[in-house]
This record gives sequence, structure tokens and C-alpha cells, in this order.
Amino acid sequence: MIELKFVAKLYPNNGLKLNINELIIPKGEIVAIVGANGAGKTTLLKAMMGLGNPSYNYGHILVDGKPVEKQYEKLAFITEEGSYFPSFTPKQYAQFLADFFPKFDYRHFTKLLAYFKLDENQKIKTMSTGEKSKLEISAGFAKRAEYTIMDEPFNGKDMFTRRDFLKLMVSQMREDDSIIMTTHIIDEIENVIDRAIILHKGLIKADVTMDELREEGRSLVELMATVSKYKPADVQQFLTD
Ligand SMILES: Nc1ncnc2c1ncn2[C@@H]1O[C@H](COP(=O)(O)OP(=O)(O)OP(=O)(O)O)[C@@H](O)[C@H]1O
Repeated sequence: MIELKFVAKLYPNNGLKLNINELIIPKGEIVAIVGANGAGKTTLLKAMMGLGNPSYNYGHILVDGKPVEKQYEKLAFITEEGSYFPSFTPKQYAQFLADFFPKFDYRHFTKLLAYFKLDENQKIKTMSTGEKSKLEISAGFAKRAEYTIMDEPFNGKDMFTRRDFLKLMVSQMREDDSIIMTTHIIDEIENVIDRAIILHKGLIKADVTMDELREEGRSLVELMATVSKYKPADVQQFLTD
């Protein structure tokens, strides 16, 4: 279980204040963190990893009951920023990761590389954005972490890759594994996720299970439009001015 209690992060320059009173992510759940650009989704993921100097007055960030900093082997963080080792080849990168993560599964890594048609001897810096992102996903999944945290995993991927990636993601999960991801591709993930958390201006404005939403006959897109007070008339006004 990941547990955030009274976690905050303020960017004074633009006034964003991420403020989480309580957020609990149990084992075995696929959770999407959604919201408009600038809502604080990446900031929240980083905070969940204990990154970016979040503050927690009388609060904490715990993973299975221990401070997040002590539980990194249980976490995989897959970000758009990609690999920090551009001069490495995937093979060298994997050797590095294997030294740090005892559970790193090299066989699974090479299988994923082959699936994504990546060359394990090509320097990372010579790869396209999409290829780097696939490499990060392969490395992240090969860590066999219990909690996989992904920032915009669908960015830069074509429709068929997104579809296959979703299948791959679900198929490689073990019963107690959790996935937490940010995304804007709501309609494609609606049937895969268990729960959606809607962030708006740094605050959790809705936290729903997909079963609840379905029972109410609502879609996630509708709920997001309500939460973010989206008005189609605004762009119409702009276009007619
Ligand atoms: N390191 C930083 N220093 C200052 N401001 C930052 C920093 N990182 C993010 N911000 C600002 O905080 C706000 C939230 O950023 P964040 O990346 O968390 O949003 P997001 O919901 O992930 O957005 P998007 O959907 O566009 O990726 C934005 O206005 C951004 O400009």
C-alpha cells in the first residue's frame, strides 16, 4: 500500500500548490491520475516517489508501512524524461540496473526489447523519442516492482502501440502489483483502470472507482468536464471573435 498523508508541494513562481490530505493506493490496483495540463499530476507522482522535496507537516509518504526512501526496490518510476544514461546501450543500462535492483529480470528485459524491436547494442542517445520511451518501459517492467508509477506512458506512441502496450501492461501484472499512471488518453484506458483520481489545481477533486462510475451511468470524460468546469463555449467564443 502506498499512503500519502498531508503531503504538499508549492511552486511559488506560478502559485501551484499540490495539497494532498490523504491518498491511499492499495496493492493490486490500476489507478489513473487525470486532469488538465498543469493540474499537478507529475508533481504528485514525483511526491509519491519522495522526489522534488515535497513537504509533509505531521504527514508522511509510506510504502508498505515504511518511508518511501527505504522502499525503492519495490517501486519503478517510468517517466517521459527517460534514461539518465544517453551514452549507454540498453545492454549496459540493464547491467547498471541489475546492480541496483536485485529483482531486475534481464530475460524479461531482452524479451521486451525484442517485442518493441529495439537493438540492445544501440546507443540510447541515437534513439527516437518513442524508442527511448519504449526502452524506459522495458527497463521499468523488468524491475518486477510491486508498484509501477508511470508518467504519461502513452505519449509519443501511435494508436496500435498504445493498444498493445495496454495489453502488455495488464498481462505482466501479478495479482498484488499496482500501477499508477498519469494520462490524457482517457477513453482508451477507461476499460482497463480500476480507479481514477481527478486532480484540479493541485487538489484531488474526485476519486472514484470505475465500477461506481459505471453504476451511475457516467463516463470519466463527463466527470472530468464537471470537475474542471470545462466550457465548450469558450473556444467557440474565441473562434467567432
Ligand atoms: N520544477 C518546477 N518548478 C516550478 N514550477 C513547476 C515545476 N514543475 C512543474 N511546475 C509547474 O507546476 C504546475 C504543475 O505541473 P505538473 O507537471 O505537475 O502538471 P501536470 O498535471 O503533470 O501537467 P501536464 O498534463 O501538462 O503534463 C505547472 O504549472 C508547471 O508549470
